[in-house]
Amino acid sequence: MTKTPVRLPVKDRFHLPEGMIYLDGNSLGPLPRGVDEALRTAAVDQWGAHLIKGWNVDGWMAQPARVGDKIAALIGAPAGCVTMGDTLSIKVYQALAAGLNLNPDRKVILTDSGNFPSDIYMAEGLIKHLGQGHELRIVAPEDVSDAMTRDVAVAMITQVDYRTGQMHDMQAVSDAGHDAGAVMLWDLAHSAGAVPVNVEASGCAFAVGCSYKYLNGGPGAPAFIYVRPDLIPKIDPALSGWLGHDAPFAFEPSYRPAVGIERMRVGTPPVLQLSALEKALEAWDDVDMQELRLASLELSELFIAQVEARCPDLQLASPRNGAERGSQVSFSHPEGYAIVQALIAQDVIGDFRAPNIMRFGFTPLYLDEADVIRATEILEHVMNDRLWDRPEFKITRRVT
Ligand SMILES: Cc1ncc(COP(=O)(O)O)c(C=O)c1O
Ligand SMILES: Nc1c(O)cccc1C(=O)C[C@H](N)C(=O)O
Repeated sequence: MTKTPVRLPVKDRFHLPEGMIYLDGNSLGPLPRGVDEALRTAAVDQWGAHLIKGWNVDGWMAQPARVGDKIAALIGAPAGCVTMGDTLSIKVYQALAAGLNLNPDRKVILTDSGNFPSDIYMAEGLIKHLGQGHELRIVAPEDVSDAMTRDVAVAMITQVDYRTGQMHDMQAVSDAGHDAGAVMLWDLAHSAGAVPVNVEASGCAFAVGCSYKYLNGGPGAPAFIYVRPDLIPKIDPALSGWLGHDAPFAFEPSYRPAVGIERMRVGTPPVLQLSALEKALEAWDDVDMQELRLASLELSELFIAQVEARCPDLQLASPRNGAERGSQVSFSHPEGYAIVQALIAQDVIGDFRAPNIMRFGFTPLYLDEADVIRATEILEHVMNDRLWDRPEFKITRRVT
């Protein structure tokens, strides 16, 4: 049943600390209302009351498929092609290994220099482990389509650059990859819940992503993996854990992959995290992704105009053209770290990425124009009064 699209924002669906302007939903989304109760139910009423019976009576074993279908709806995938579990780094490894198997005569993994380091590290680790002479070829983001040569086995592309917010045209890059015979693997960490995505139309073989950013699943929420339906039976999983087995509870002596997308599961699902995520995803039930995108562009453009008018020392580090940007805006400044710390001290939460990038995420579910204007007024104050120029803001021992 399709619901009438809701008008954005829907701030009342989230716990947002009073007075805080949260521009970091591109790294960790806020707590959706009802998730605390869902966690309590999963812990007390299910785990506490049912113990081991929960796997059956509370549907824990089917959670990865159930939640996977909800995410499928947000990324343009058919039901039954997405499963949940592990971290995104693990899902990148699985998809990459499977992609190389689908293109055994080729030795190149193509990616770009804007990719998130963990994706690159996982590729390096896989290449070393395989020991078959694969090459990791890293090109500039703008050269990705031209770099789709006929030796590329897998093109592993993160759609939205975590630093600059630069967004690849998924369809155009996928078409270039497919024309060259490459297997396409998309990392949607900064796309899912941020921009409209249509993995099915792109024809890509694999898509992976995390659920703790725009999808608001909470810290440590599990990753998702999509495999194109016709390819699922051909995948020979590199991480052949028991819950990817066709009959896990037959405890057979040897691995046989499950028939469907379950073969991309590895081990025990993170039930509490999935319970939180399942509830969190309800916030999306009546959200139209095209409207979300329009709202995101409006907020982002307002932010850019206001910052450029108020803070001439800050340089836009994101594409100016909205069509080439995800749902974040970055500015650069040599003192970017200290400026972000000074902003955080004023309850405007952005973040910093080395060497000089200040990132701000725009999440139309819980941000409006007044938040954007207020954030830029505070940023202007931080810049004009050099609030950042304090020893406590210069300490660079940090975890995020
Ligand atoms: C594009 C991208 N890939 C991979 C990761 C790593 O994800 P995880 O820590 O869940 O393995 C992240 C974020 O941390 C990311 O933004
Ligand atoms: N996953 C994270 C974590 O466990 C701790 C701190 C930050 C993160 C992040 O998500 C980083 C993020 N991928 C980024 O775009 O920088």
